[in-house]
Formats: sequence, C-alpha cells, structure tokens
Amino acid sequence: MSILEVKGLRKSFGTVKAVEEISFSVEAGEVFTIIGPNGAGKTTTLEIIEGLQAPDAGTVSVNGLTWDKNADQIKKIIGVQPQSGAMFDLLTVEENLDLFASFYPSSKQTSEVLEMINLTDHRGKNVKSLSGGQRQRLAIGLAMISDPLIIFLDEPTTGLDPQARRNIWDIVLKLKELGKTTILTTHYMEEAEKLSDRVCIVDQGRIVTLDTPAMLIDRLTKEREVRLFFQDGEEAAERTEEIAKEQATVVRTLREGSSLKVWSVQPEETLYGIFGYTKERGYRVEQVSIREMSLEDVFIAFTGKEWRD
Ligand SMILES: Nc1ncnc2c1ncn2[C@@H]1O[C@H](COP(=O)(O)OP(=O)(O)OP(=O)(O)O)[C@@H](O)[C@H]1O
Repeated sequence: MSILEVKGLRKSFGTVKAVEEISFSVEAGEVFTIIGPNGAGKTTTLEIIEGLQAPDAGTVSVNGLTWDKNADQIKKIIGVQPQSGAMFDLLTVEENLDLFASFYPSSKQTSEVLEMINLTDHRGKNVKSLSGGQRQRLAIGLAMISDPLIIFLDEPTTGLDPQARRNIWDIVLKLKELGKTTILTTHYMEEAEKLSDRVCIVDQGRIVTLDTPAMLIDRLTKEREVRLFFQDGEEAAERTEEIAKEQATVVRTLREGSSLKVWSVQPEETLYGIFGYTKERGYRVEQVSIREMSLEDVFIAFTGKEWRD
C-alpha cells in the first residue's frame, strides 16, 4: 500500500479551475515534489491532501485513512509546515517548538529538532529577529515536532538566497535519511532535481508528467550538445567539423570561428573520434564540454512553454 494515494482531484474557485485532474501515489520514504509555474494548482492540491480544503471531486488516502472518516488519526501522522503568521514572534525559537510539542500526546525532543534544523545556537532568539532562512527552518522544525510519517513543505525555499536554500535542502535530505516521506512543492527546477525521488510537473491544474528526475531527462531526445574551442584557430575547427560530420552518431554541427558545437546521440563516442583526429593533427583543444539536459528542458519539451522561476 502506498503511504499517500490521490485520485481524480478537482477543485474550482468560481470560474477558475485550480485543479482539473490530479492523481498520483507516493511510497513511504520518498521525497515527492510537485513543481509547476505560478497558479498551476500546487498549493490547492497540497491543501486538499492536508485536509485544509475539500475537493469538488476525487479522493485522498493517507496511510489507508481518509479525511471524512479518520481525520484525528491522519492529523497524528502528518506534519504541515505552518505559514509564517502561525509562529509566535515574541516567543523564542525553543518556546515555539515547546508550544507546538504540547499540542501532541507524544513528540520529538526539542533539542533533537533544534539540531536537525541547525538552530541550536539560536534557540533563545525571538522569532521576530530571525532571518528569512532561519524562520523557514523553524517552520520545518514545527512540522516535524510531532514526529510525523509524512511532512508537507509548501515552497519552503521561495525567496531565500542560494545558501539559505541549500540549508533547507540539507534538512530535507536528513528527513529522508530518517525514513520520512516528504511532499514538497517548489518553483525551482534545480531543487526538484537535487532532492526528489520523483517529480510531478503540473501545469494548469493537470499533471504534465511524473517520474524520477533521471527518467524524465532520459525520456528527452538523446541528443547532447558537445562544445569544443580550438587554440589553433578556425582552420583546426573547420577540419574537425568535417571529420565530426562523417560520424554516424553526429546529428548536426555548428562552427563559429574557433568554436565548434556538435550535436551527437553518443557524445562520448563522438569525442573519442574527434580527439583521435585532433591528436593525429596536433590540434590543441582548449575547452570541451557536454551540455547536460535538465528538468527545465523536460518542462519545455512537455508543455512547449519557457520555464520561469
Ligand atoms: N481561495 C481561492 N479563491 C480563488 N481563487 C483561488 C483560491 N486559491 C487558489 N485560487 C486560484 O487557483 C489557481 C491555482 O492556485 P494555487 O495557489 O493552487 O497555485 P500554485 O501552483 O500553488 O501557485 P503559486 O506557485 O503561485 O503559489 C490560481 O489561479 C489561483 O489564483
């Protein structure tokens, strides 16, 4: 049995169809990421799963339990990152954690959570004096204080600087080591790629595609762009282009001055061939790179739209 099963969700607000058709299931221990542009329906989907909104249609099952019959039991096994406004600004980090812990019959040790979210040194600070990244880490701490099986993080890194974002990634990876299931939403493709076991790309209330980051990227065309820059100038680049074109694995080439781009379905093979030739001719290649495909390319391939963070 999957720890989370979502089937046929739909939700409209007046004429706005926020969620048109969303179905997926999540296995225990997974980091499952819902990614999509603004207004794609991520938050609405998450809030339906968390029991904060009722769907117009569809079902949600959390560890075999449903909100209409087992709400109290579900609340004991899920942890939801609270909105900033739900924290007590004039209480300290530790007092906020202790207060949230008191809502549950059993909870994790505050000191253990402080370590996990790397706020031990700031335990005595008032929440209002925390940085944006520290507040977000505390919010995740509050979500995990009851030691839930599933943790929901809605855009935990939006608006944070790259270092603060990476600190949050570390916490998600620690949660995974503990065997927790994490459901994450994000705008950031790089984040989805780094953290997730599986990624669900949503657009206009529907799932565009769902798979592991590696499989999604693998489903794209196998073509990779190989770039070379020749120290010996245009002639070396021109000659090498002619040799590259003869290879069966090369789809096309583009030369600009001393730089050469080669699109190949087997970039390593292509490079072996090219280097065999440049060695023989004594051409010096200054820079070589193979451009890897990213989840951003997947989004563009599936929706035909440019991705914007
Ligand atoms: N309570 C509401 N009342 C009216 N419209 C809403 C409400 N909540 C969401 N919507 C609309 O539903 C659509 C989906 O919103 P949702 O917040 O789920 O998207 P999202 O993917 O989380 O976007 P973002 O990344 O901007 O948070 C949007 O068009 C939004 O304006």
